[in-house]
Amino acid sequence: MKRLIIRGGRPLRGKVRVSGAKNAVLPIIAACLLPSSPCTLEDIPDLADVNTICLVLEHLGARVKRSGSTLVIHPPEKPATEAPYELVRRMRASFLVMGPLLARAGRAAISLPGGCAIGSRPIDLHLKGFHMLGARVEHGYGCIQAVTARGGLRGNRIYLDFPSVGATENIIMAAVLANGQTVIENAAEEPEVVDLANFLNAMGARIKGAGTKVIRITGVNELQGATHTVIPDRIEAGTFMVAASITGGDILVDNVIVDHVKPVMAKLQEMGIAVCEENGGVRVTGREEFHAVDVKTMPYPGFPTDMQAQMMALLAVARGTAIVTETVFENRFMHVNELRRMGARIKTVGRNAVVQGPVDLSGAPVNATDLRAGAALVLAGLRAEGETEISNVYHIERGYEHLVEKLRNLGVDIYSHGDGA
Ligand SMILES: CC(=O)N[C@H]1[C@@H](OP(=O)(O)OP(=O)(O)OC[C@H]2O[C@@H](n3ccc(=O)[nH]c3=O)[C@H](O)[C@@H]2O)O[C@H](CO)[C@@H](O)[C@@H]1O
Ligand SMILES: C=C(OP(=O)(O)O)C(=O)O
Repeated sequence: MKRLIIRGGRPLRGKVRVSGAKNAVLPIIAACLLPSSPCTLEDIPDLADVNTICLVLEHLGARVKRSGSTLVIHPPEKPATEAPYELVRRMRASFLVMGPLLARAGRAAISLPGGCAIGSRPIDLHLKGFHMLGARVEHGYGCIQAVTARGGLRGNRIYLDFPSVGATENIIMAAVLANGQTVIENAAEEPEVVDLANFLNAMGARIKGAGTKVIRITGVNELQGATHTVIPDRIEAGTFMVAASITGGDILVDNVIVDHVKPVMAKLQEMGIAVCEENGGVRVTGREEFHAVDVKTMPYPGFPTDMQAQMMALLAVARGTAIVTETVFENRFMHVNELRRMGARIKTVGRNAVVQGPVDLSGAPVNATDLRAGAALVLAGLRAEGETEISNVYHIERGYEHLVEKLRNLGVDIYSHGDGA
């Protein structure tokens, strides 16, 4: 099994370029089922999750060609309409093909994604949306089947009980070819939703209000392929910002939309770490000492749940007591036990974690239970005295492109077990 070995204690120095955003790319690739001509996508990261969604599209009849960081996707003339468990189980975001398939083919049968290490993650809001657009949705044999009435989907007003990112994206993709107007209220405002809407609009869709709580979609008859460059990954950017902070380093995180990382920037600044905009990026200059702050995860523009684990690694070495509250997922503290094995003093009570710092972290064999938990362990390993050995690296590879190379370029002593380095 592949492992990451880190010998900690070196401050990071230099410049790192952030890759295209995983969470923007996945719905955007699913949206390539919608037009009648090919799409070209730029700055596509080389990640396990991207490969999985491409396999799903190929299974549905699309042709996908990668050359470097460019993907060209030829949509199928008549898409297949079933996505099997074998592909959906690898990655929950595979469910994002349901909206496009309903819009384009009038039916879809997708395996239920199931829960994962961070929570049960139901899809009821996606299904409520499809139902409100006039689809008949049935559940049986581990699969969701949805069929539109004759004449296709009809626009409607849909209120989401929670601003779910995936449900907002899936409903937008279903609604772009529907008859009439759809209004999504209490929609997710995440930048990845905006990027998807921009791509769809470039294909000829009529979407207004993406990035706000109310999104209005006027259905059109047909979409044409378009070229689109995905936004930079704000979570990867945030992770590198914490990497500089936790090692007392000094790095320029390049290719960042500063607005997207404001929630993380603000927390680091509040802790006493120097963070400023510089040449289209963000410079982070760590301090020997910084103090604890409370963190509460919230939908955008609140503090992102996808940065909670990384922030907890940093808080473990900050002076004082911090309370971290996870409001988005019900079970996103799997990293706590592993961070404790490295010396962190953290207690959890329900959705709160109390972190008492500062401690001297020490290297240990630890297990990446999920993507961001794995990132938190990498960060702790950068700071820890001695060697940290992280197993189940495939979780980390779902979301961080060329992580080992990028960290090495910043001066980290890191290698992937078995890569001969
Ligand atoms: C591929 C991708 O973009 N993943 C991101 C996306 O996941 P994802 O789109 O799955 O996250 P959601 O915003 O849908 O989930 C947020 C909360 O809503 C709940 N919920 C969601 C849908 C539903 O039908 N019913 C329901 O109850 C979930 O269980 C969770 O507690 O947004 C999350 C929240 O920012 C991020 O952590 C993930 O990295
Ligand atoms: C939770 C994440 O991704 P996913 O929704 O694909 O599981 C993440 O990117 O942190």
